[in-house]
Amino acid sequence: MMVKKVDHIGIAVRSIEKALPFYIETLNLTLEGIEEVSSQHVRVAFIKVGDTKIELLEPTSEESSVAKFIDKRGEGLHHVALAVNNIEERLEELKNKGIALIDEKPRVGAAQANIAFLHPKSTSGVLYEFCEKQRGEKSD
Ligand SMILES: C[C@@H](C(=O)O)C(=O)SCCNC(=O)CCNC(=O)[C@H](O)C(C)(C)COP(=O)(O)OP(=O)(O)OC[C@H]1O[C@@H](n2cnc3c(N)ncnc32)[C@H](O)[C@@H]1OP(=O)(O)O
Ligand SMILES: [Co+2]
Repeated sequence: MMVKKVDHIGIAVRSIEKALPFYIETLNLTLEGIEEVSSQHVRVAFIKVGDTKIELLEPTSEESSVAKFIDKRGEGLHHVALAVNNIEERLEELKNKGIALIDEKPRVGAAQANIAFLHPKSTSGVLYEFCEKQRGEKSD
């Protein structure tokens, strides 16, 4: 099992526009880009922090798991994304070790990365995302 780094930390927000000034103006961090990921019903903003990122997640519909999260728990820390290679093999390994997977097969996430989530009931309450960048894209 090879986890390379924390790719990003996901934070659920009601509004990217309202949340961004803290990161950009107050902390002086750099916005890498904003993108809609329709398969997950979210709009995301990536902010560079050293060699990892913060991902602000704004729900785009009530179907979004982020909308449900905010309704139940309010805004805040939502998931930790770990960068891996060969994501399908990593998921198979985890499954064989008895970890509950939300996604048995990877789906397409931001920047066309392959992503899959592990169920928080198997990880002491943390929602983990595995993500594998498209070949050729730099991993920071
Ligand atoms: C764009 C992309 C990218 O980076 O490229 C993304 O990140 S997309 C990021 C947004 N997409 C996702 O999160 C997709 C994966 N997430 C999901 O499928 C869902 O949110 C689940 C994690 C399965 C939860 O959905 P479910 O309908 O079961 O909600 P629920 O409220 O009944 O929660 C079931 C149990 O999980 C816990 N739970 C729910 N959300 C949690 C979270 N973010 N962190 C830790 N625990 C969480 C609840 O407290 C509850 O625990 P108890 O049972 O103990 O009360
Ligand atoms: Co994410």
